[in-house]
Amino acid sequence: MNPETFSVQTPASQAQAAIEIDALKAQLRRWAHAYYVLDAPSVPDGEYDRAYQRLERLEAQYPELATPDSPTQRVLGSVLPGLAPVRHALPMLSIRTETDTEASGARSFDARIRRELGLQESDAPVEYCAEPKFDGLAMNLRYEERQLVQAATRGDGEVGEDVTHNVRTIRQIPLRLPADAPALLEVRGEVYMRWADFERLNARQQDAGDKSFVNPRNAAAGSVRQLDARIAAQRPLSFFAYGTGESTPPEAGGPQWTTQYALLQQLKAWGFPVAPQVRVARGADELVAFHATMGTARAALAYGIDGVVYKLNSLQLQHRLGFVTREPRWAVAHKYPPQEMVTTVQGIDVQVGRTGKLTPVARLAPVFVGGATVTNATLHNLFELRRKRVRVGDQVIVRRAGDVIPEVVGVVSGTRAHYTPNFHMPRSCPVCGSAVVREPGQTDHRCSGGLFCPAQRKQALLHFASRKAMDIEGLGEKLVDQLVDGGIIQGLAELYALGAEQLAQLERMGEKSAQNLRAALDRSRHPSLARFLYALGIRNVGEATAKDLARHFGQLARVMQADTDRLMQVPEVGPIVAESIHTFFAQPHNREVVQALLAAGVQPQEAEPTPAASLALAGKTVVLTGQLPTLTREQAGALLEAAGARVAGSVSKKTSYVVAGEDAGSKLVKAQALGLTVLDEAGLHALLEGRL
Ligand SMILES: NC(=O)c1ccc[n+]([C@@H]2O[C@H](COP(=O)([O-])OP(=O)(O)OC[C@H]3O[C@@H](n4cnc5c(N)ncnc54)[C@H](O)[C@@H]3O)[C@@H](O)[C@H]2O)c1
Ligand SMILES: [Zn+2]
Repeated sequence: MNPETFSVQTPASQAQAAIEIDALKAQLRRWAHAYYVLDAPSVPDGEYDRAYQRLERLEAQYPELATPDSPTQRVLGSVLPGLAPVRHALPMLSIRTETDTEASGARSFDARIRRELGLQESDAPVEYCAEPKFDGLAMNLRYEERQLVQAATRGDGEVGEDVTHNVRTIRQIPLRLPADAPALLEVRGEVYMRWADFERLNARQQDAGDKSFVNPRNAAAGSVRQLDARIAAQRPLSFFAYGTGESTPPEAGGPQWTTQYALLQQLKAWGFPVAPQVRVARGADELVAFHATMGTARAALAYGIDGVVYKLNSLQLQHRLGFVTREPRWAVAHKYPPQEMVTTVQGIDVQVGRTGKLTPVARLAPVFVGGATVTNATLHNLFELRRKRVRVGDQVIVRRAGDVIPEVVGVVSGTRAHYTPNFHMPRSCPVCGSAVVREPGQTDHRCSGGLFCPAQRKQALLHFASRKAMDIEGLGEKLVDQLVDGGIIQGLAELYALGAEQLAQLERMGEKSAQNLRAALDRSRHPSLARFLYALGIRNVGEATAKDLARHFGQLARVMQADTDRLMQVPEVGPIVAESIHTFFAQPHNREVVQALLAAGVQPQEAEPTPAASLALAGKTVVLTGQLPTLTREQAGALLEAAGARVAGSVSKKTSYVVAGEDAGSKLVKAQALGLTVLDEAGLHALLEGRL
């Protein structure tokens, strides 16, 4: 489907119009079926709306071609086989969408209402109830004798689906009403899914190998229309009330409210969630302001809204205006520019992030979406790309919502005109040429060029300088930016060649701080081997592993030469960690950086290897928690490590001992629950001296 197909040009003849109308109707019916019945839209809403409006325009131009079965004349949707049909006591209608997206939408609505009410220019502004337009699905909740007896979807407006079994599981929907509610009441509102719930659900679906949903509306509709209530009960659904259907008439003691706003406040009092943004707006200006305010607030909302709805506030005047075929005359929906659009993938590029992750990015034919022109959209990783089946030349749906980076949601199916080869991740980093690796079980591809790769340079420098690594005080983010962006240094080793004068010329660096940094650099020249290994930023090598490696091998050269088998002899080093250490040192670039550091005078303190097995606490894992009477946490840890123990941060079944001091918290509780041996400081000394 080419997005330009439904252009504004006028067909040359009535015959041509008839052909286009037929094509549009068929297309809209197909899309509506996928959307309403299968809960799996095949195109973004913007695309559907454009075709719909084109059809409306053609039918207005050639009224003789308009038929009652046209999608413009009826509410689309039908009953899913397996769900019981429900005939609505009062039809559930659609709402007319104002096509002008700018402020004029509100003004033309206000002008029409004033005209239809026969108001003069001198008459007071009309009062409206302005509400967010929630992006979910409409629900009719029927209460008899204040008990929820039935919940039904809109369906075709006349006949909906009975989904009571599922709606009962939505906690936000009251199952019974307070005593002051009328004997008969139908509440109408929107069942929707919050963004966070939607993302969690999709992650769960993916883990279970089930299909994920395109958007929260779909996920909500698909969940509500489950045949099995147990599935719906696991789906986190929410609800906002926005109106009523049939109810006990006022003369029989039914509700007496006079405005839409009062009606909503009453529903709220009876326990229904009502959107906090609902406002009374007087005249077109206040509608325009509401539209603008909500447009700004929209990005930060926990749930999706696709526009706002303006309703005549007076229920009596609403009644006077009544309905046209499928829409009330007294309400209009004013949408926001679509956050999803269709465009073409012109290429797939690979970007390398600060941490070495390779991200495939779709290069797009420019498209205006979510209020900006988008030319690139992320495909996240190779697995996402494959799951979405994106290839160069495809028509894809692009989403840009708020400040979130634009992403490719999926391919518009059936648009691939000819064969295009599948995308493959490059074998070497497009920035530095180092090998690209992916760890087993991981989705991300990474550049293994660590220290060498310009894309990772800043991150590598910051990590190198950090407190637990080389501890170079004063080398922070701002400075690293200047050093790298200014082309002053390219690698780690060049840090040590920086003169104090050179440093003093940098922005926001006085002579004093330049000297301090210079001194910090000099101080860092004799790190422990463990710190040095950790500072290299080898993937999967944290502080603890660095210490294990240092203790086991004693010398840097031995670590660099070790193959994966040798590496796996280090306690706690498994195949994945061994592989990433080996790959790191197998890259000539990385070896060069290490050599350059040594040449620049950095000398890790080396020792004879002490194979852990020969030490008293070899193979033991100890967790420290709370405040010991005399030893600090660091001192206790150092003593334990010197005796061959591994000091871990969290308690598990594998923990050998827990050393607990004053104010020990959850770790102690967990240790006791697991039945582990808990020691105090005296117990720690006993352990170290082999008296335990
Ligand atoms: N992508 C597709 O293939 C596809 C296909 C069919 C329809 N659609 C989309 O569906 C929509 C048209 O469907 P429609 O006829 O159901 O109309 P609609 O969804 O635009 O408007 C009517 C609905 O708005 C909802 N609503 C939300 N907040 C409301 C409020 N405060 N007060 C009253 N109602 C509120 C109700 O559920 C009501 O049924 C369009 O947005 C269209 O893009 C998309
Ligand atoms: Zn690289």
